Amino acid sequence: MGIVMTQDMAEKLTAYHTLLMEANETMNLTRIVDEEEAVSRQYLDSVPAQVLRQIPEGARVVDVGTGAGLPGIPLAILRPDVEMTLMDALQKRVAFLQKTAEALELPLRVIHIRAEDGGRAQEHRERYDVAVARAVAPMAALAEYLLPLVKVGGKALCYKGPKGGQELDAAREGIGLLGGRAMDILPVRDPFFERNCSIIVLQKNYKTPIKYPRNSGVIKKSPLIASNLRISRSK
Ligand SMILES: C[S@@+](CC[C@H](N)C(=O)[O-])C[C@H]1O[C@@H](n2cnc3c(N)ncnc32)[C@H](O)[C@@H]1O
Repeated sequence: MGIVMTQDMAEKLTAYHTLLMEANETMNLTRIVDEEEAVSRQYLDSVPAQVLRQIPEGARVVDVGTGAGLPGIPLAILRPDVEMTLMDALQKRVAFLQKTAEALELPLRVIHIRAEDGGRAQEHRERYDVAVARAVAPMAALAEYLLPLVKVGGKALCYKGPKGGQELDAAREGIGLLGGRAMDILPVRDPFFERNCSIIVLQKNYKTPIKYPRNSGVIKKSPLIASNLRISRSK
């Protein structure tokens, strides 16, 4: 899907930047305050064509660990056809996002919840066509946060840095246990740091077994990576 940036979209992105910088004076939402750096490292990085193409028309999308609204707010601005939900574990960020959504007249939902609690809640489990996350967790933990939220036939788009492929290799088996499969590693260029990053696309092929997601402490302490799975099988 090709996107034409309309004047309304450009104005909304500018207004988002202004609101973020204002709130940041009291709230510590982002370390990136230079406008040019924010546009390149935050806003454009949130909406690469590789991601926009992966999101079907009218999809229900959830941005997990959205923080100050990335990538969810730029995505919602550039893709007004999608039904966007933003989730974050931190209440102060959620309050900022709710005000921002109202000010920009973006019809999105903002929810204060941990991803793993959302993944167990009937209203969120297997309810989304696409889950996205940027800078939230290593691949295995991220898969356990995202895949339970995705419908069978849907996908998770994981924004990853230069080591995405390595993280994925360790997490492949765990992704299978969650009902998913790695479909693609889409290369994206980070122009600010001049490095090659990736969007890892996970396809959800089967329902996630009810025992996943596990609780937060277990996901962090014992992520579904190959070495941990070998240990648990040998016990
Ligand atoms: C480093 S920030 C990244 C924020 C944003 N995605 C970005 O790219 O700038 C990580 C965010 O994920 C949230 N987070 C971490 N673990 C989470 C979880 N299990 N459920 C929901 N939010 C989580 C944190 O509260 C924080 O806002």
